[in-house]
Amino acid sequence: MYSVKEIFYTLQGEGAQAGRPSVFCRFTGCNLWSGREQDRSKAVCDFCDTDFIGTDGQNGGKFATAAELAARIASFWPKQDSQRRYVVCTGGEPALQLDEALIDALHEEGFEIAIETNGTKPLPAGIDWICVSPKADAEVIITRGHELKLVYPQSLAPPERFADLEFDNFYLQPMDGPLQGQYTRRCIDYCLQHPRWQLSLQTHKMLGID
Ligand SMILES: C[S@@+](CC[C@H](N)C(=O)[O-])C[C@H]1O[C@@H](n2cnc3c(N)ncnc32)[C@H](O)[C@@H]1O
Ligand SMILES: Nc1nc2[nH]cc(C(=O)O)c2c(=O)[nH]1
Ligand code: SF4
Ligand SMILES: [Mg+2]
Repeated sequence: MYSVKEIFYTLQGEGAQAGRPSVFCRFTGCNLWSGREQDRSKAVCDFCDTDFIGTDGQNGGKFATAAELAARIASFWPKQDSQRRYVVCTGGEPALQLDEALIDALHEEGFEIAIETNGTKPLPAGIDWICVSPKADAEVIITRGHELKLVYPQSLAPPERFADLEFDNFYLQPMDGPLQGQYTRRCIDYCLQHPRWQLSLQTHKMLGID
């Protein structure tokens, strides 16, 4: 059984694949925050910008089998152009639910599969694009992948802590919130001084799309 908050078709807003048409599958639940505002201040991850509680979002629900969920995800891809099918598994923490059965079913439907993960849980084999976003107070066990996208700044998670991990791309993403303008400036300065790092902006928020 898979528990899904919402499924929607949009452009990937962040990181190396920004601008790419993608079906987003947002799984319910996270291991680093309950998702309830009253728990935020004592959560391991306290800056989350996402509602991932329950199955009541757009096209959310419970899916009994991998094939059923993969077929629902595929139904959002445009019928007139079946090329370059791409699904982003996110949440909440998708590693709590994404398993090999769903990987296989999504591949059967012709999708390249991406994940947005906090990197604290093991991943099933076969994911095509792994984006790890470390959180200061949580040990990262996924130490290789395609993209490391660090929300910045986190005082206990300086970029230097991650720069030697085995990722193909390193991004800083300004923490959204009241100080975002100031944090964006700090990201720019850090990237300019440490050019292994690139800037990731949350372009979907600027564009007003999902
Ligand atoms: C909501 S998370 C879900 C996936 C996974 N739990 C994770 O943290 O990577 C999706 C992405 O949004 C980022 N994010 C969450 N809150 C943010 C904020 N306030 N500002 C900028 N990025 C944020 C996360 O770090 C992650 O890269
Ligand atoms: N357009 C868009 N791009 C995204 N990239 C990562 C997202 C996420 O919440 O995981 C996200 C999202 O929610 N929307
Ligand atoms: S780990 Fe990801 S989903 Fe969980 S609270 Fe943090 S940003 Fe949100
Ligand atoms: Mg988001």
